Amino acid sequence: MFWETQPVGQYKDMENMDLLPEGVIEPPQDVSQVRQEPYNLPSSYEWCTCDVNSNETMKEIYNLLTNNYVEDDDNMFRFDYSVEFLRWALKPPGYYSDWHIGVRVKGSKKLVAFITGVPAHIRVRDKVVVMTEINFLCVHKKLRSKRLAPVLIKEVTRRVHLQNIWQAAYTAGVVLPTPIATCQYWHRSLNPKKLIEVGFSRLGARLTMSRTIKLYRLPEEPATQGFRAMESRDVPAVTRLLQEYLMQFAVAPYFTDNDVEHWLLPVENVVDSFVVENPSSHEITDFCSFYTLPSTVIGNEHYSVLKAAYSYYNVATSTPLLQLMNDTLIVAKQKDYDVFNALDIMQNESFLKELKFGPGDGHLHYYLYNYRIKGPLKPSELGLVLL
Ligand SMILES: CCCCCCCCCCCCCC(=O)CSCCNC(=O)CCNC(=O)[C@H](O)C(C)(C)COP(=O)(O)OP(=O)(O)OC[C@H]1O[C@@H](n2cnc3c(N)ncnc32)[C@H](O)[C@@H]1OP(=O)(O)O
Ligand SMILES: CN(C)Cc1n[nH]c2ccc(-c3ccc(F)cc3OCCn3ccnc3)cc12
Repeated sequence: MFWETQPVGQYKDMENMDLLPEGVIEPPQDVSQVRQEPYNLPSSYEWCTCDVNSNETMKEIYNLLTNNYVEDDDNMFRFDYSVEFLRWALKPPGYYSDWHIGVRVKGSKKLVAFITGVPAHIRVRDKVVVMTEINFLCVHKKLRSKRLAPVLIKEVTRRVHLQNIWQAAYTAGVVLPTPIATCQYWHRSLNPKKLIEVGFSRLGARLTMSRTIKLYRLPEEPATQGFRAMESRDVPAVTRLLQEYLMQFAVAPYFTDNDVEHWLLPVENVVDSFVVENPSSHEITDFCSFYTLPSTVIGNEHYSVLKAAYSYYNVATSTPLLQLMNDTLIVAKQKDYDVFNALDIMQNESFLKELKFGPGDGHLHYYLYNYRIKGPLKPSELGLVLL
């Protein structure tokens, strides 16, 4: 079993788990000891480093993912990350282009597999650890179950080690050794008619379509005075607000102004963020944000795409979180999203039911690589959102 060979929490450690200390599992090696040559691929494949600044390469990555990436359990929807979204996700401050790893068929040069890492500062309890966030692991449907994933994982691990980084964070819908937390995702209908048409939702037993539309109707405009889109000038205030807020969670990113500028300034059709500016003091008191991740609707005759917004980071210090999140739903509806998704992490549980979110049909598991924590953590102890 591949994961038994890796420095991650092992099932066999479970009984004396609480005796093992929290922290690094395997001490760092000297970078000069790290394997210099790439891992072996089956003979007809070759490694490539994907240049995310190349439109042609981005189109190849987009096509691989849109046809072969994560589907829901019923294979009705598949994530449809856009090229702009992927560029945003893969080029944060300090990114390494050789952590954008592809596998091509030697002859045709067809891109058939992919895995990425981006650098991040992640605080685990009271320690800030330089990590890589691993994402977009994908093997073409025609090349599944050939043990390509372990090779991709070992290769990205090797390249991360070469930068003297020894820990990672990742999430997955599948259970692997060993989750540090298991979260549930929830959905808030914005366009119930379309959601029922594509089979995402079902008409409630005692509800007609018109009563369902009425149930999810939202006001035309946000209720909060001073609610507006975030701008560059707000970066220092948002960084302070967010850093302070995230301290309450056991695992959370450590965001500098630079990080906030990249991850939270609005990018059209990628990430939207809003602040509440007190009309008299002009103080920034609250913040909310969501990212745009459509899903392909697999095999529906009327619709091909589900437009979904995903709750990102939200901080409420003077507006009630319930009201702030309702304003977020209102803006998402204004921008024609069909559904608004949220995990039960951070303080999200406090608004999910009241704002008419319904539970999703799966879980998202959080993982750390080469770092042990006494756990598992409750979702409300997590302050980290991975794309
Ligand atoms: C210090 C730096 C460290 C950096 C690295 C940190 C670790 C990063 C870890 C990566 C984090 C990614 C995070 C991320 O991207 C977000 S999770 C999304 C993963 N991608 C998808 O689900 C897309 C659709 N599926 C596929 O493309 C394939 O099914 C994949 C590629 C998933 C597996 O390809 P395959 O053709 O179906 O399978 P084989 O090649 O034959 O390999 C089977 C082995 O792969 C293990 N497996 C399966 N799914 C996995 C998953 N999601 N994570 C980790 N491992 C996974 C599984 O346990 C099995 O091992 P075992 O049988 O021995 O148990
Ligand atoms: C996080 N990031 C690593 C992508 C990723 N990988 N695996 C996943 C499994 C679930 C979710 C998820 C996270 C939040 C959410 F509200 C709904 C979700 O999935 C719904 C089911 N689904 C899957 C595809 N289309 C619809 C994301 C992911």
